[in-house]
This record gives sequence, structure tokens and C-alpha cells, in this order.
Amino acid sequence: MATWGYGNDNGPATWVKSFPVAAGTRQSPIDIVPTAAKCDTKLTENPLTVNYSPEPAMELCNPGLSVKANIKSKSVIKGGPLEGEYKLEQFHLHWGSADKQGSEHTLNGKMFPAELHLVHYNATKYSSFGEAVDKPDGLAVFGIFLKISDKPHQGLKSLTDVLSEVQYKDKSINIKQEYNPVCLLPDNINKYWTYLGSLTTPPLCESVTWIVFEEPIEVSEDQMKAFRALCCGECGSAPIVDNYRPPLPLGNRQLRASFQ
Ligand SMILES: Cc1cc(C)[n+](CCc2c[nH]cn2)c(C)c1
Ligand SMILES: [Zn+2]
Repeated sequence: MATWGYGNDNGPATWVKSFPVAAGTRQSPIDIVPTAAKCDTKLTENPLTVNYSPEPAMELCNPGLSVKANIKSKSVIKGGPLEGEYKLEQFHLHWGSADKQGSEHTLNGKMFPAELHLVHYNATKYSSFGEAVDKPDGLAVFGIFLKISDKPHQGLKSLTDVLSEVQYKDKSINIKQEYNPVCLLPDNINKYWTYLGSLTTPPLCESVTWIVFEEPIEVSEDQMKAFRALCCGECGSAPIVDNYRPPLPLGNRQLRASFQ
């Protein structure tokens, strides 16, 4: 069975063959149209709360189609659209071959150069990520847009400075310095859109409550170049770029906003 990817022969348009849920009714990403979002005061009555802890030796790896950090310590979120406490499992990114593309969610049809995903599972209801991954209330993912600025993002710099050490597939390293993922969040986490969706890669489980923040984080062009230098395989293999799924129809879903 050919493995899925983002190329012409194994990309998003082909995934439905092995993963029929790709044609489901709560797929992600979507195009976010702020004027179509319903401002829901229930989201602010019980504000989204983030309690992240420092990772003593965070593991950073190259699984071949992104770069991923695996989380061991207790970092949890609750509130906003969520019932119960969701525990941070991992974070990773999606990016383009050029700044004009790369994000998965779009904003009024506009793509950002990249998008950061922090993946959490419902630790109140399920005993592991693996158990939660295919349940309708199993996961909550933060989607954070990246935009280009002349200054590097300090929080991401601890990672982009060492990406050359995980350039090839299945390479992994431990970040020596203590790392608290809270440094990756935008300043204002009270302004977000939320909707019920899915993983954006196979197995595409319809198990995700998406929380996409309005405020992007700012990264430098050099940091984008560092992501684009990662390789899909061993030395000499293609660079990891354009690892994004294009948006799917919102359909009958309600897009809610935490703000006016
Ligand atoms: C079992 C499983 C497999 C994968 C590729 N992922 C990542 C899917 C993904 C990437 N960006 C949004 N969803 C998860 C979260 C779980
Ligand atoms: Zn992702």
C-alpha cells in the first residue's frame, strides 16, 4: 500500500481511497470566514485556560512529513469550547515551499506561510492519546498561523537553530535547555475561532475540536528556510515543503468566534 504524502500520486486528493472518512462531514482544515462566524459568549464565560509546564529534555523528531516535538510533562488546557481537561501530546508544523502558501486553515481564502499545531487529548475521558484519537471528543488542536517578520521568533529559535540535527527522516534529538511550549502561543489567546473537525493527515479521524487563534506568531525568513531544509527521507531526498491539506467544505457546521 503506497504511503500517503503530499505529492501528485499520494497527495490529499488520493487519500480517500485508503481513508474513506476523507469525504466525511467534519473534515479539516477549512477556510475561516470571520463574518460567517457566530460570536458565542459561552466561550468567554468559561475562558480558555492554558497550564503548560517546562519540558526538561524535549524530544524533537523528523517523522518524514513534518517536524514534531513529543511532550512528556503535564501540560493541559481547559475551558472555552472544551469540556474536561485536555493534555498536550505533541506539536508540529505545516509549511510551504514559498511564503505565499503553507498553512492548512485559510483566512478569507488567504494562506499563511506556515501553521503550528499543538495536539491535545481529552485526559478527563480517555486514558491515552491512542484511545482518544478516534473519539468525537477525543482531541483538541491549537492552530496558530505563522507570518513573516524581520525578527526571529525567540520561542521557535530553540528549535529552528537545531533542525539541521534532525534533517533526515527518523532522526531525533533532545533539546538540552528546558523548554516551555507556552512560548509558542500568541500574546492574545482570547481571540479564536472554534469548530468541530478532524486530523488533517491520515487517518483523518473526525475527533478534533479545533481552536484557531486570530493572532499569528511572527517568524523570520531564515527560520522558514530552516523548515524548508528538512528532508523527507535520507540524505539527498526531497525537502519537506507544502505538507498542507487544502481546505474542505464547512458544510452544516457552525464556526464560532470567541470575540466580536
Ligand atoms: C494517529 C495520528 C497520526 C497523525 C499523523 N497525527 C497527526 C495528524 C495531524 C497533523 N495535523 C493535524 N492533524 C495524529 C494527531 C494522530
Ligand atoms: Zn498538523
